[in-house]
Amino acid sequence: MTSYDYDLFTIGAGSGGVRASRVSSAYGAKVAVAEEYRVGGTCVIRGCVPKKLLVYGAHFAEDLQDAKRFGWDVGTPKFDWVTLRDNVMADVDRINKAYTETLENHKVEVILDRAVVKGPHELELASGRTVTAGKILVAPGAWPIVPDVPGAEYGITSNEVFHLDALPRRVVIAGGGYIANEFAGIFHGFGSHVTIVNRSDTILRGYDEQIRDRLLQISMTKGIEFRFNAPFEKIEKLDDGSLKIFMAGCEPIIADCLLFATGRKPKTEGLGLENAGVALDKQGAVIVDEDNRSNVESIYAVGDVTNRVQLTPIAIREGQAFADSVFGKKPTRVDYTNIPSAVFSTPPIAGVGMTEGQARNKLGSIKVYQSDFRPMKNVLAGRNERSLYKMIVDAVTEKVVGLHMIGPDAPEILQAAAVAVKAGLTKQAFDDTVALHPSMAEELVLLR
Ligand SMILES: Cc1cc2nc3c(=O)[nH]c(=O)nc-3n(C[C@H](O)[C@H](O)[C@H](O)COP(=O)(O)OP(=O)(O)OC[C@H]3O[C@@H](n4cnc5c(N)ncnc54)[C@H](O)[C@@H]3O)c2cc1C
Ligand SMILES: NC(=O)c1ccc[n+]([C@@H]2O[C@H](COP(=O)([O-])OP(=O)(O)OC[C@H]3O[C@@H](n4cnc5c(N)ncnc54)[C@H](O)[C@@H]3O)[C@@H](O)[C@H]2O)c1
Repeated sequence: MTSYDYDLFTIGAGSGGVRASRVSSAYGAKVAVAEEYRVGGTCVIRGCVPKKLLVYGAHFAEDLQDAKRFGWDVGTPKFDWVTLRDNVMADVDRINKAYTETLENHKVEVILDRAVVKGPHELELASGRTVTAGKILVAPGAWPIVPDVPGAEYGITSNEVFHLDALPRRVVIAGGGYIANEFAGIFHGFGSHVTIVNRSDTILRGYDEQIRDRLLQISMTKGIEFRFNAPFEKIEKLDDGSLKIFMAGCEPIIADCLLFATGRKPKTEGLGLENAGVALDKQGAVIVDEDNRSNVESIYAVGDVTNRVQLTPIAIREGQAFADSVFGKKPTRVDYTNIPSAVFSTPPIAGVGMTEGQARNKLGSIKVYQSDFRPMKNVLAGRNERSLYKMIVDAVTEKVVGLHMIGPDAPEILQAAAVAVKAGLTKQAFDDTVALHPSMAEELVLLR
């Protein structure tokens, strides 16, 4: 028997790596995890958590405006970016500490250092120390993609956006996906002028078309500007520090901040995986089988680095499945069907299952039910913003195969409704459920 320093060495203490390390250790494995930045990973440190707190912060803009119609005199509200930024960062520190303590309480050795792979069982830390492990789990996440155009270095990514010294007056956001639409709502709420620049004419590819269109229409009504089919040509820095952004097909835009939200690629560059012969795909993702195992027997990978579904709950499930299967003697595979997801735009979008288009292509015969309504709070507030809920039903089995919504609290409502879709319930099961009145969610059981 070869003896190794550790049974498991995990690269990356993010959503997937933390779960896998903690659970493997609980099963009795000797585990170490290397983290080159901060324990918690993207979601906790510079993703889901601080982003959602900024969304809450920005929402006060509309709430304070609407409050007047509900009888409140709130004077002239003033927003202070530095206060919110520092409070959010303090909360991130708190969670970072809690994650570290959880790992240590589970006897996982936390090594704050960069690790690279040297062979199927060998790694090297930036400090120069070499370690060996029976199994290596690659969980380094993904990294923002920045388009290769002159002056791109003047832009920032989601890595930097949480730390801005001051609130920019004019923001250009490149991309039309999750991060672009979420930060458009955030900056607009804080009072910045926002322009989204996208190279195609579609935002949020993969979401239901009508729901995306509704977000676009609401965002434009709010004053967020869009430039479509506008690939970047160059970015220049002007004498006053502002940026002049040149795109094909439209006039240049002057802005104080350019945020690239143009996708994320697996973080495998310089990771040394070639030293062990680990196969990567064209995007640099580790190719794994259903059990998260690479082509090298001792090397596994979970989370964004595998480029399957870039969401935290999926990375966590993959980490758990790895630990259960490899150290817990409980072979487990992640079920990738009916994954609910949300865009924390203003208002938010949430969806589960097939979109109308996908269902038509796959099933042929479908029924679509929808409710297009103005939430009662918006009516009294005089806010002309309508919600849209769509239910996609298989016409043969009557099962609900998709639910898609845009409107206040859509992610909160959808999480509960996703249980019904996952369980394969029919439209009749929704109809049989008594409405909870008055709520927005009741629209789901009143669809005719
Ligand atoms: C702005 C933003 C908002 C997001 N919002 C949401 C959301 O609302 N909901 C959602 O579900 N998902 C969201 N995501 C996606 C989510 O953050 C990721 O899917 C998730 O964090 C992936 O987990 P992971 O374990 O694969 O990697 P990560 O959480 O990225 O963790 C990887 C860790 O590995 C470390 N690392 C990398 N290389 C090395 C090395 N060589 N040595 C040591 N350490 C290394 C990194 O520093 C990092 O801490 C968001 C992402 C971003 C960028
Ligand atoms: N709420 C959430 O769950 C959430 C929030 C943020 C991020 N995430 C995860 O992080 C991932 C990365 O987010 P993202 O918004 O960066 O990626 P994304 O894949 O959602 O969107 C990328 C966008 O950038 C556009 N684009 C690509 N190259 C471009 C270029 N050169 N110029 C202009 N536009 C360009 C694409 O057309 C697309 O609209 C997401 O795929 C998602 O899985 C999830």
